Amino acid sequence: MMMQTGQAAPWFTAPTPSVPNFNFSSLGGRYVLLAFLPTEPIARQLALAAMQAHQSLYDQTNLVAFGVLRDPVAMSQAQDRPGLMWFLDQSGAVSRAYGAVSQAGVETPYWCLLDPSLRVMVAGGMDQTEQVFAAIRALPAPGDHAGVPLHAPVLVVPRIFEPEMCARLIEFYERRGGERSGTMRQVGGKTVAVLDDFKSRRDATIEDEAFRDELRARIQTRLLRPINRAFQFNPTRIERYIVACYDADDGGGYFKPHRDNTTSGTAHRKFACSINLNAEEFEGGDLRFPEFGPKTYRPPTGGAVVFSCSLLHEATPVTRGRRYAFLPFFFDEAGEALRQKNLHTLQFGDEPSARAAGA
Ligand SMILES: O=C(O)CCC(=O)C(=O)O
Ligand SMILES: [Fe+2]
Repeated sequence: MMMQTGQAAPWFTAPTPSVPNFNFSSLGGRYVLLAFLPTEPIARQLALAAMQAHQSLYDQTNLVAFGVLRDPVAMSQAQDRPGLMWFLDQSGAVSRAYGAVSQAGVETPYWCLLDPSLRVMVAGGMDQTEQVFAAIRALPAPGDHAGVPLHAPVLVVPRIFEPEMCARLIEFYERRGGERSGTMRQVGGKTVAVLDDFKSRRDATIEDEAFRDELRARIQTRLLRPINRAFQFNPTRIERYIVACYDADDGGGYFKPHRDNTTSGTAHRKFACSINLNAEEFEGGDLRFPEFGPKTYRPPTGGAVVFSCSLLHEATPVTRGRRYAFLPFFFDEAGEALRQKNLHTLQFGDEPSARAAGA
């Protein structure tokens, strides 16, 4: 049975011809067309022709289209292009999760159009191809898909660190120097830190316990209550005491859209926190939550933005100057039990900086 309007699209990872482990959940922020194609050759050719005829609609920024292929021969001929890619679903797991193949193996080929928060907007069978593409042509900008202005469910709390503490943290970074930090990825059963162009940032880790105590005290007395009020969550543990630096002159500091808890080694993280240390001194370098439109968030100097680690978020490029931020994750005792359980899946490369500050 086809998915229905409003249902959350199941997340999965699957290979495409150009990406061995494509993470579907990172697609938020634009419309996504999934085409569950028929296996019968003539019907499939018709559907493929309809897909290709609308190629100009798949501009990547507003809409990206994926054909879901289960047939190995079709897979071997498929090639990814910008905006039009292919999920190779040899086991049929993705097609089953979306109701395009029943448990008994009966197929229901269909077009499944997802909104920028990855929920079903339009679902239509192959006999409704024209109507589906007419609906796609009439779509508003991704940020307007709800018909009303959207706000990300994030909490902004000013006055966590006083100006002197912000200056001390920047000075600490300048004295220590930062090391390039990586991104945590799941590769098979392991969580590994990867250094690539997904992120351009340097981090310095605060090891000194007395310094950590000072930072923790401020978070405890000034930030925990607002978090509890907004999210009914009581953090008891902090991961990462780092000062991060995004530098316009060093790779154009940025962090592309990601979620913070999608690997076994990071699944325990509940809330992420960004405390800006010099908000007046750089351009760009805002937080953005693509599933909730183009609006950006910029905590004031010493202030925090707190958000669920499950939300897709990005740090936009710093275009002038350097952005310094203190970036902890919060979790609780249940999270600690999960962290202990999954610890054996964490695998660090030889890169010490990735070890210090993977996100
Ligand atoms: O730069 C920020 O404020 C967010 C950083 C981030 O998303 C991360 O370290 O996971
Ligand atoms: Fe993050």
